[in-house]
Amino acid sequence: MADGAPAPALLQMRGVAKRFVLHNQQGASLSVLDGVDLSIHAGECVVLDGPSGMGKSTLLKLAYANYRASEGSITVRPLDAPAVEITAATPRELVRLRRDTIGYVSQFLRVIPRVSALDVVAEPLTEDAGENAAAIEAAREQARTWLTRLRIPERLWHLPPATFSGGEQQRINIARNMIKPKPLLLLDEPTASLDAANTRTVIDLIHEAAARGAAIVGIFHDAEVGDAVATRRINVAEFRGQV
Ligand SMILES: Nc1ncnc2c1ncn2[C@@H]1O[C@H](COP(=O)(O)OP(=O)(O)OP(=O)(O)O)[C@@H](O)[C@H]1O
Repeated sequence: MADGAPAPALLQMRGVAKRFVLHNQQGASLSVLDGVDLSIHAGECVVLDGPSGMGKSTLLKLAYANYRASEGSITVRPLDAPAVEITAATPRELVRLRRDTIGYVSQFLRVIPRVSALDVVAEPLTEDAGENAAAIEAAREQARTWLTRLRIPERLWHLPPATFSGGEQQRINIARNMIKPKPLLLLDEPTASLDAANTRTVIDLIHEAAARGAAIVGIFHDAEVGDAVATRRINVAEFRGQV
């Protein structure tokens, strides 16, 4: 990059629209987002505001390619590779982006049957470790550190998280998404089921991620959490299409 040139955004949306086709209503179309233009840079934590149903979660799901944009361009820039246009990415490219570049924390943990909490948390690192026993043990050691920091009692570490409480599952999800530092973090109510102490820890983790240069976009119904982490706020109502 030339001296003085602005750093390219880690996430960029240009002219993005999302319409849902409602198959149970004779194919009627529900326009949720329209004309979304935004650029998120390293070190930013952009908080999405707006009333319920405005499309905040939809915007994050578009960035994670859970939903496909009806119009527009969405690019995500990996650390050491050119930006990827995710509206046109292949499934293989999306898998790689999710593995190395985009973290997504929702309120819900996708539970993997029979895999212990420790291994669920370690998995993003053990995947990269291949057959290297020392790297696998280092990944497990890091997972123990994360489980401790997020106050998961040690008696739960070797159990699958399927039966854990909502708050415990949410903390496993956070640990799993934070153990491997990714350039872009999408956070959909990451503190929704957490007590005050764990909420404070998650605020610290978000600050630490921004300090290492991650770009973060988040939804926080708890206004105090949003205020504590936001470097910028966007009201999604400004991207509202005509219903
Ligand atoms: N898969 C889908 N199919 C049809 N409609 C959907 C789908 N996903 C979201 N919607 C609709 O899009 C609108 C926006 O939903 P979204 O979950 O993005 O809102 P939100 O701003 O995150 O709301 P909240 O603050 O209540 O979580 C809602 O009217 C919702 O019903």
